[in-house]
Amino acid sequence: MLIRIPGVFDADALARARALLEDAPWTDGATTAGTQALQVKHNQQLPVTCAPAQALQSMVLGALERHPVFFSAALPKRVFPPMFNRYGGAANTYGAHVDNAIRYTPGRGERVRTDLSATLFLADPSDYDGGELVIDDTYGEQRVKLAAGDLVLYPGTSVHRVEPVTRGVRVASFFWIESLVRSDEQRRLLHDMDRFLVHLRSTVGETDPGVVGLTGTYHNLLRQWADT
Ligand SMILES: O=C(O)CCC(=O)C(=O)O
Ligand SMILES: [Fe+2]
Repeated sequence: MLIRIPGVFDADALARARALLEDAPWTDGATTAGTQALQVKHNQQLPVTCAPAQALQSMVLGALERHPVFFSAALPKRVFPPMFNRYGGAANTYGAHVDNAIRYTPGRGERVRTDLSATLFLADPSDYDGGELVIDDTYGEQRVKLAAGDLVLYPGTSVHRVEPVTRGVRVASFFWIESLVRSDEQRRLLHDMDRFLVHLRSTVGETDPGVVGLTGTYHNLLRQWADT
């Protein structure tokens, strides 16, 4: 299941991010691909240790921490340090692949199981043609091209690709999340319940016995399913 999370970056954050990305030392994206993905990966990335990548990484992690919908949808246990990519010119596409199940955080070597994959779109969609993130979902193929600042979360198990960018440049942040709740289906149920509770709180109020009871049920389900 795909979840779109709007407004992870606001206009200020986008302007700062674009300025940092402009002067960044872009390199061949093939350096971090697994064996199969290597055959189809033709994009550029920022080296994780360069100053712009470090500054951008804190911006993305800070924005995620402040975003209640991200928390509710991903139930994050560990977030892989966000990376940054660019498609345009000769390096303009990433063919069909599945992300590695386990990633090791650079420097720390901590293991992150990639339950969820995420792309935070940083370029305005009117500034480039192509570049759709195409995800094989249980409901069929989903083509995703979001407004700058919006994020898509999708199951790490999905085959996905990025269509060739035929005009302009697509820049994005991409990363993975190990969730407290490994099952996509269970995580989805919890997120739906949380969304409906937010709605109920605003209509019937925080102290309504139904709201109190269902909030308890949400936490009790999370207690059953979370692997901390
Ligand atoms: O650029 C994107 O939206 C996705 C990148 C991707 O699939 C990857 O780096 O594994
Ligand atoms: Fe991928």
